[in-house]
Amino acid sequence: MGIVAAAAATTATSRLLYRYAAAGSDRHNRHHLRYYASPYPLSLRCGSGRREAAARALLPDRVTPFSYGVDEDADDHPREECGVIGVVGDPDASSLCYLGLQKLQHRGEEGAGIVAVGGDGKLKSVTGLGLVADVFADPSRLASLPGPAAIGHVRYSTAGAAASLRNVQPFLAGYRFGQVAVAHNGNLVNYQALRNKLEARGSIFNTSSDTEVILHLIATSLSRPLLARVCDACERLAGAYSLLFLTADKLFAVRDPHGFRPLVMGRRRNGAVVFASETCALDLIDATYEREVEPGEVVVVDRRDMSVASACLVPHRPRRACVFEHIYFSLPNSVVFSHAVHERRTAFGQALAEESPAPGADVVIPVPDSGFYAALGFARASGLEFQQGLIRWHYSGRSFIQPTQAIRDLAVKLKLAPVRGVITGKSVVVVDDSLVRGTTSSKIVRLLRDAGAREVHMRIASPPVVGSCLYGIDTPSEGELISNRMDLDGVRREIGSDSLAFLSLDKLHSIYGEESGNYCDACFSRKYPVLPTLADPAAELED
Ligand SMILES: O=P(O)(O)OC[C@H]1O[C@H](OP(=O)(O)OP(=O)(O)O)[C@H](O)[C@@H]1O
Ligand SMILES: NC(=O)CC[C@H](N)C(=O)O
Ligand code: SF4
Ligand SMILES: [Mg+2]
Repeated sequence: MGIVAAAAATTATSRLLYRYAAAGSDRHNRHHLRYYASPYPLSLRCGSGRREAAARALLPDRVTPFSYGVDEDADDHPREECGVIGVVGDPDASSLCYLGLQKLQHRGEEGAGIVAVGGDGKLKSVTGLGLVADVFADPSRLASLPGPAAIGHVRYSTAGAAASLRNVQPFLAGYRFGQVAVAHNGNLVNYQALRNKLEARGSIFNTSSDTEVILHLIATSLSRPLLARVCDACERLAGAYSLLFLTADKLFAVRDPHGFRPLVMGRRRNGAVVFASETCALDLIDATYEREVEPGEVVVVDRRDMSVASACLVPHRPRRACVFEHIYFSLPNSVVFSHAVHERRTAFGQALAEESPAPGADVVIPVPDSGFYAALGFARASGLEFQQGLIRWHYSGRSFIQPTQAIRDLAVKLKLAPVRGVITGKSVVVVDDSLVRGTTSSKIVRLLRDAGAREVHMRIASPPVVGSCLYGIDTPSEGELISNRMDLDGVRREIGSDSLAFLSLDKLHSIYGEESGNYCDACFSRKYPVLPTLADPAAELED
């Protein structure tokens, strides 16, 4: 029998509460350092076929989250996820993390933090709510983090309150063999089951974040070396995790066996090793990209001799890199999953033009920011003029909590402004990377018509979003996804365009060719590579 566990994910605005429902039990079965020689599979995946079937049966319910009070302007987009950075072997490690975090700011705006190891081997932490520049506005905060190694994090919550300082990472904890800090990008789909079990055994939790269970699993592992403890802990995790751990001597970089989230490794000229979510952070701090941390790999850098070792967390599992990283989340100047993001986006736009051209249109314009390269690809493939027809104003905050609809409409104009000279009297093709709730598209169509566009043809360079993400992206609940509620013509009417087309899933796959099976596309296909697990009360009693 399973019980229904709830993993709360609350932010100040509209947030999700997934009803996780699946089954699973795990065994204490630890063998010291066997991971080098004889890696073996995660025991806490979807469990038996019966359990998996039960979990799948529950899926529609599970991914239909409860919604808290919705602030329609603040939370109407897929919010990004989290970003991590780690530097070891550089006297300015925390300053480099600070700069790198700024470059990763698009991945998380709710909170930021850095943990550094000082010359005395003690780990120190500075965390705060808000943007990186705000958290470290007081120079003494960064100055309090001297030392040769540091890790940093920017957060968009998937589990645990957004507005809580306690949930801001990196988390720093002490266990009987020393201090350890962790920074996590991803989301654990068995977090609540693990937490229930740990709490039943007496663990006391300090946060409401899924990430904290990892520290508890490390502390309670029966293995001795930390590498074995990290492997023990990860063996019990299900879902998405790109992790950085820092101790007095070492930095560990870990990626889950499916490789949902990116994690890359680079090196500075002075030999310092850098890990980051995206290569744009490496570029900023003059680190040369070396390689991805492979799915299921643990890379360990020892700051005392700068030796780098690699271990296999689990044997081969199918890769399931998040295709949305290419579509929307990552910066276009990053290389993610070994692909230049801007090239992928241009290819999506080209493919969209092949599949759904807009004959007779006068001009192609992008929806800034992330629709830029897809629109460029669309214009190239269709031989239409490419123009910047919408200007994005970057000083507006994400949320407009305004008293009336009239004021809210004005606030929308503050963020996006049409360039009349490009639009008036024209048949305009507007290309965006994705359409989620449809809020952006509706507003843009209205703006363009008000600016005198003769026709507005909306083209979306990804398939319709019909599933919520379980792996580290805070997407709206399924009920709020417009393509779940309406067919194509319904969506077109709702946003008010003359025509509307999405890139088909088949076409998206064809762009990746043989590689396409290596990507997660669950938000388009609802084929979830890892299903959530339920706490199993019987197993808890055995424990
Ligand atoms: O259908 P919706 O619910 O409106 O969500 C989709 C929109 O949200 C994203 O843009 P966003 O403005 O968040 O960021 P960007 O500047 O990176 O494009 C995405 O690029 C779409 O434009
Ligand atoms: N988006 C993320 O990667 C979030 C990490 C973690 N699950 C949290 O909520 O803090
Ligand atoms: S469900 Fe969508 S956003 Fe989430 S990991 Fe899969 S492709 Fe990425
Ligand atoms: Mg956008």
